[in-house]
Amino acid sequence: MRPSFGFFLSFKFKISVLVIALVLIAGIGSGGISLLIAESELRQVIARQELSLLNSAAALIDSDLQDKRQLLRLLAEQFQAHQLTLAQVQEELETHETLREEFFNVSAFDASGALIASLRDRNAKRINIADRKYFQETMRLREGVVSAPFKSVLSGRPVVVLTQPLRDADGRIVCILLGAIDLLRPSFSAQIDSLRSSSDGYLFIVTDDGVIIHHPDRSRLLEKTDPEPGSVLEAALQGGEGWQDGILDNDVPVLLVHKHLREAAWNIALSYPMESAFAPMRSVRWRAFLGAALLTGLAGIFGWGVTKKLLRPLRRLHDHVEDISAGRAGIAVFDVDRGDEFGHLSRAFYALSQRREQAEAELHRIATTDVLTGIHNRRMFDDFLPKALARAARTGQQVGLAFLDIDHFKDINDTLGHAAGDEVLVEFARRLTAAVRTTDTVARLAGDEFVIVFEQLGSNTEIDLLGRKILDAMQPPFLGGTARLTVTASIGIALTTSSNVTVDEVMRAADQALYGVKAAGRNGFAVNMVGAERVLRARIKT
Ligand SMILES: Nc1nc2c(ncn2[C@@H]2O[C@H](COP(=O)(O)OP(=O)(O)OP(=O)(O)O)[C@@H](O)[C@H]2O)c(=O)[nH]1
Repeated sequence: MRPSFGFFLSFKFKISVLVIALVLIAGIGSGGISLLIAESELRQVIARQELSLLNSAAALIDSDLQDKRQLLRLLAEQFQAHQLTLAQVQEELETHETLREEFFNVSAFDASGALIASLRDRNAKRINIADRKYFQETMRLREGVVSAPFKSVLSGRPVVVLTQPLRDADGRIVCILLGAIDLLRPSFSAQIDSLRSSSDGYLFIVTDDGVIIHHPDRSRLLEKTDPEPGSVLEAALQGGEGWQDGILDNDVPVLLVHKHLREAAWNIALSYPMESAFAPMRSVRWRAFLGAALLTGLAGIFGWGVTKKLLRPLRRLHDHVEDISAGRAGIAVFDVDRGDEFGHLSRAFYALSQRREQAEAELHRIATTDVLTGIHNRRMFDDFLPKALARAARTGQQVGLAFLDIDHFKDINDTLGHAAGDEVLVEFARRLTAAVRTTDTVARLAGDEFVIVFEQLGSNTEIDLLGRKILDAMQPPFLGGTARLTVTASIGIALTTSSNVTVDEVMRAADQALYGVKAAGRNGFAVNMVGAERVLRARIKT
């Protein structure tokens, strides 16, 4: 028994799988591309949103630094206008309350870098900052600068200082004012932190040199970062504004948005974890997956239904083949009027079946025809007689079987040769066929032995007429080579109407009758009723 894989091997199953696969590929493909586009769009939207936030923060800090520098400038101008001596600077600083609000401390140093005044502590340690870069830069440029972040010697806190030179009437720098910003509590801290409303991500400020000025983790202030080449931090330190995807802090993938400040060599940056940025995409992805699964299921059902419908003609074709095999239908059922492939296939089957039927008919004809005479042969007779008897039994009509044997045929062969004998046999068959009705069946059994099956006989006398007619037909001379021959035949006829009679009984009766004619001197016929003890009639031609 074949294993029952039929369902999986079926065309319907394969087509359905194909439809599902195509829908799945199309779904995943278009869904995947859509998601990629959506992710890219979302990244742009988030980045732009965060950048606008940074712009606000940068504007705040720039404005704060500008205000502070302006304040120092005004102070310096005021000192110059009042032509204050260095000894008066401490007193004068202490009169300006706004300085305490704007700066963590304001101090003054003479042209040699020595401390001459400190707003927070007038008794502060007398330090000298001549070797500090911001001091030297201010002296060189003769204008205020923003220092690199450093740890203050006076306060011990991380600070950034703004400088402002103070000139005498001759334009010589006599003093430098320093406004310190406490990086632990910068004035802009509260403002920019409030801008960062979301709990995800954080803002930080880093100098162009990579030193952290502002960071939610205060312990990282003044830390010198060392960005790897190509990293997001390196991109942020290169100035300008923009955004990059990359890794920051403990291998966390982030979207880093950054902007350079106008008032200082600082970069403000916002680190936004990708995980949070694409949280909405996760639910979209899940829904897209569910949608694709649903679509695939529906496509499978649809594919199955459509394939089943499309293959219905093939099913019908299969049924036709089975019907024809079982004899329930003829090959004409293949001759359908369809213009599609199934129609072509069915008509091709029809043409093939027609050719096969013709070939079979030809084979049957060859198998049932006597090669020499062209009439039926023994095979045909053996097949035909039982059927004729069965038909007669059904209809109740009389059936007759005649055995014919040419008289002394051996002599013809012996005297004129086998070929002449053949000529006689062919002519004998021709005359025999012409003498009987088309409903009667003539066959050659072997040698010079012939049979006739008479069906639908009207009366007993009709068979007498037929017997005479056959003998008369042989009357004209035959040609055997060049010789003209007189050929006679002996005919034994069996008659029956009984439905119980067997083929053997009929043959025996015909044979008996023939034997009787031969015994009576040949060239005649005898009729024998099947089952009768003796031959009924014998007519010898004279
Ligand atoms: N020419 C020819 N002769 C055949 C063929 N088949 C058989 N024969 C010969 O036909 C002859 C038949 O002779 P029989 O019927 O036995 O004898 P007969 O001479 O007819 O004598 P009776 O039948 O008693 O009158 C034999 O000599 C066979 O060799 C054939 O196809 N062609």
